[in-house]
Amino acid sequence: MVSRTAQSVLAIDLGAGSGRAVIGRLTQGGGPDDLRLSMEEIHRFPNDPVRVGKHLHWDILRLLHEIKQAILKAVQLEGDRLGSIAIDSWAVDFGLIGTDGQLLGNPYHYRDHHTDGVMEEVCARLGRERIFAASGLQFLQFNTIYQLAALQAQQPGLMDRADKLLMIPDLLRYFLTGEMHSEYTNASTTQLLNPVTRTWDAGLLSDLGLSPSLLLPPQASGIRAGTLSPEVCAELGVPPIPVVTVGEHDTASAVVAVPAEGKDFAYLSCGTWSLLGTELPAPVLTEQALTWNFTNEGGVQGTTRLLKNIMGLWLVQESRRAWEKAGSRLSFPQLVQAAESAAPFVSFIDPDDDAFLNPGHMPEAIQAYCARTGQPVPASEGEIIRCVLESLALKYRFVLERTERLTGKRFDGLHMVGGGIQNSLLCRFTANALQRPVWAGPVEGSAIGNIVVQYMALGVWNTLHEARQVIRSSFPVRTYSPENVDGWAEAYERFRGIIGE
Ligand SMILES: C[C@H](O)[C@H](O)[C@@H](O)C(=O)CO
Repeated sequence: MVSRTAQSVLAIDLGAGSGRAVIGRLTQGGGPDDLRLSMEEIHRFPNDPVRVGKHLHWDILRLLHEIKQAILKAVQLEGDRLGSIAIDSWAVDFGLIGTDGQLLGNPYHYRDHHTDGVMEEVCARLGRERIFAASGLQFLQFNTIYQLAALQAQQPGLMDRADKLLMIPDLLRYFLTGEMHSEYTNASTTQLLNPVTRTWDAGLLSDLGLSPSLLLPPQASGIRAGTLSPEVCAELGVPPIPVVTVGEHDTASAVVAVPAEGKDFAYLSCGTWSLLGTELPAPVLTEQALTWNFTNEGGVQGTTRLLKNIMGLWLVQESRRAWEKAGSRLSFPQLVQAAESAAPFVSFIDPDDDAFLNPGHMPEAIQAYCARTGQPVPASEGEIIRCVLESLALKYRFVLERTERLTGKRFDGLHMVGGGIQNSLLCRFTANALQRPVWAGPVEGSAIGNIVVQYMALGVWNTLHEARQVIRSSFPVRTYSPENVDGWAEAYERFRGIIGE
């Protein structure tokens, strides 16, 4: 029998652009309680959505194939040391399962336009106050609730045949184990789950005409949710490794990995999306939280993630994709370099303007925003990326200050985790805009949070506090201190004027 700390775990972390498989291991440091966490990426793969006619879908079977390749590699590397497997991914999207246990079609991508106008219709019917009181969630058109309402209206036959709804990690885990379970943190992103009772809101479901039997009871993270099925074991030639639930909403796992010391801290999970907020023992369901469109997503160990979605590096990713189509070959680091040498504080955008959710051509959408707000229109790649990064940093300040007003707390600085922290210009701009220190690290936030909760399920740690101590001593954190304070303070006033706040 391999001891708990000698076991390794396999974390599958699926982002909107790519997926990675990471082995987590524990090593004994100097003292008896001095554990060190290490991780090794063993498989990385693209997560390319597929357009079918007018609609955008996830290639879910391709993701399953890649996960199986990762399991093969992990077993080859770790043998019987491999104690468990767990999956985390982006939120809100799901697959529908028929009464025969089969998937009823490829999941929609949350940026697909089938939800255009649906949120407004549902809110007019049920009322934002009612929905917020029952769910505590921010209003975003791609929330699961509006995707289901869209399917009810556009594909009633499909909804009639749907027996169970499984969020992306639940669905992939079902394919691996044959067991259906619904994990809590991701369930909390549907806008159908009550953050106080932590169960599906029966009143909301009935008002929406959704059968409660469509949804499985939400289960906590850190529990065993099956083992690899006999079919998968036979196909891959591997043993029936346990599959456990973790913070399956990748942002929930990223928050686990924030190396904070105290209980009061502010975080920014930075990737395709930027999620900025704090960790609380209970949701904030005030009228102000509703007015400012904050969200109370479920966290690991019964915590609440009070946060706000900010459009994030999607603005840079989509700009680069547009320029690449036009033949430009600038890499992300080259784009950041060009932004660094562009003139400062020329024009700003509200990163969360609807125009940026899924425009055909992001640079043109940014230029159009600047033109319609009467600002100089950025022309070069460097000018456009600088406008984006400065605007993101200023929006981070705006959301951090509102988080403080909603909670009555004051944060000394901001923890930044996730792939986006490799953009050191963004980290610097953020410290400058906040006029407070930024502590950047770890990069692989979601994967580390996934690994940590697997070890908690193995009994290595009981509390997030204990686990975060080991994260702090295992992964580097870079501190960015504020510079050029005056320029940014004036920029912030202009920015607020432009976003109308
Ligand atoms: C829709 C986004 O995926 C979601 O709001 C965000 O929290 C996320 O999951 C980022 O990966």
